[in-house]
Amino acid sequence: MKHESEKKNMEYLQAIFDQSADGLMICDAKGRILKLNKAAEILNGVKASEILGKNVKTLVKQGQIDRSATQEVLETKRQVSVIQTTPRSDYTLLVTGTPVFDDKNNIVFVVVNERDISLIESMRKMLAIVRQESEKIKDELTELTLLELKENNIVAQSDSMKHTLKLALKLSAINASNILIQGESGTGKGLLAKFIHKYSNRNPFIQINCAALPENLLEAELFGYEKGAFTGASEKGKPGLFELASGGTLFLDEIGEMSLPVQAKLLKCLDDHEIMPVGGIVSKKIECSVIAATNQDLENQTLNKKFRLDLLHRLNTFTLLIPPLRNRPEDILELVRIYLKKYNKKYKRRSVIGYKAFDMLQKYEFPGNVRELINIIKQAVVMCDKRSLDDYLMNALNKTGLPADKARPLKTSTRLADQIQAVENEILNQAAIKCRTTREAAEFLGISQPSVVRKFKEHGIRIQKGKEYK
Ligand SMILES: Nc1ncnc2c1ncn2[C@@H]1O[C@H](COP(=O)(O)OP(=O)(O)OP(=O)(O)O)[C@@H](O)[C@H]1O
Repeated sequence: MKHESEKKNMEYLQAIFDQSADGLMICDAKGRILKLNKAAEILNGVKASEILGKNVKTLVKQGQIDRSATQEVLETKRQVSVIQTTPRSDYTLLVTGTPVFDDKNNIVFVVVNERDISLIESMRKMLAIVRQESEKIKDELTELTLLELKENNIVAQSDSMKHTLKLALKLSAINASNILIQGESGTGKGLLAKFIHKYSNRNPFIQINCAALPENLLEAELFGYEKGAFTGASEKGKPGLFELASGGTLFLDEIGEMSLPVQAKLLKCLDDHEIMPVGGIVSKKIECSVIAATNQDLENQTLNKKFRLDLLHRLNTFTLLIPPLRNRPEDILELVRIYLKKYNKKYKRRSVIGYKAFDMLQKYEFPGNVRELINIIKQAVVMCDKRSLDDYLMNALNKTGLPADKARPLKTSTRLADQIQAVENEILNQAAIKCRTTREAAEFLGISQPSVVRKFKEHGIRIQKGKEYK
């Protein structure tokens, strides 16, 4: 009876061995192949008669398999799994070798099972290719958008500007809020804010220059007011820009100029996502992305107690830096090209710029950055009678240009800050004499009008021809 059941068990084991879809193989302690099933023959592309009794080392040497799990089991005395390719059958196999020990802990057999993972492997390779392709498409998309920038006349030839624009695109894609754009005056902060907004697919874009309004008016503009909130307020009250920007972007330009009380109110609004109109008692929910820009060192401003540190931390969840134009001369040629084309078209001229003037432009410091470059080109196109703008430009740059290597030394103090202050004072005075309005002065100096107002205030200078500046 016992004999009968043993016989049955042997039959079962034989059936498992023969019919297993996995390849099965048994090797002895020297690595010689003692037995293999049909699936192993198919998977390895061999006949049992060809390899029975052969050592796995020999098979590796003859190139019939690229590596042997059995060999590694015998070396390490533990279970080993390897990925093995079989040149004869072109399968990729997951091969697991398991040692069988005797009482004295010596290996007597190695049981090997082999599973075809060619499909998984080819899917894995396919996935890697698809991933690579999608990365490429993503990159191409970014490049495409950068090309689109060209169509929109946004210049980004330099790596630093490309990097900034790529980051900006990423922020647009995730509809990020609380973005702080830092850069000197005229570097393109306003342009970048509009760019981020454009690709975020949200609307509207509302912009305010925090330097252009006195404290009370700025507060009323930003948060709105209820009827009769103050003398002169409209009968019906007025919605604030935060409310008007709902669903879109509110761009707070020159944020560094905001007074401390308005900063406190702004902080609360960003924290609570709601606003309290001036003279109001009920707050209103707001939902808009906020982009702020500054040409000031806000960290420094916090040390001087002119800017709240908590507001800075709230605003600069993401920071984008636009480098000054003098640090990215690669952009100058393209900027000159597009603005020369623009003003030639506008003023029906056919002006050209040669390499000498261009060379000089490339060496120029551009304290007013891109805005100054635009003004230089515009002035030259309008004022120069000759077709070639070279002489005019070289003359103009020599006279007022102060290229980096030709900055005028000052006589009095040797402190750099004093010297800069004195040069600034001299230039501002020239503008105050020549221009009738701060707008004109902004054009003349190649900086924004609010910057002119601020700088005139700092230096105690007044427009002399007109009566605009108080
Ligand atoms: N990369 C650029 N490509 C083309 N034009 C540019 C670029 N950067 C700036 N400009 C142009 O330069 C001018 C000044 O840009 P913008 O007003 O955005 O500067 P800003 O940094 O916001 O200045 P401010 O700090 O004085 O407000 C604009 O006419 C703008 O279109």
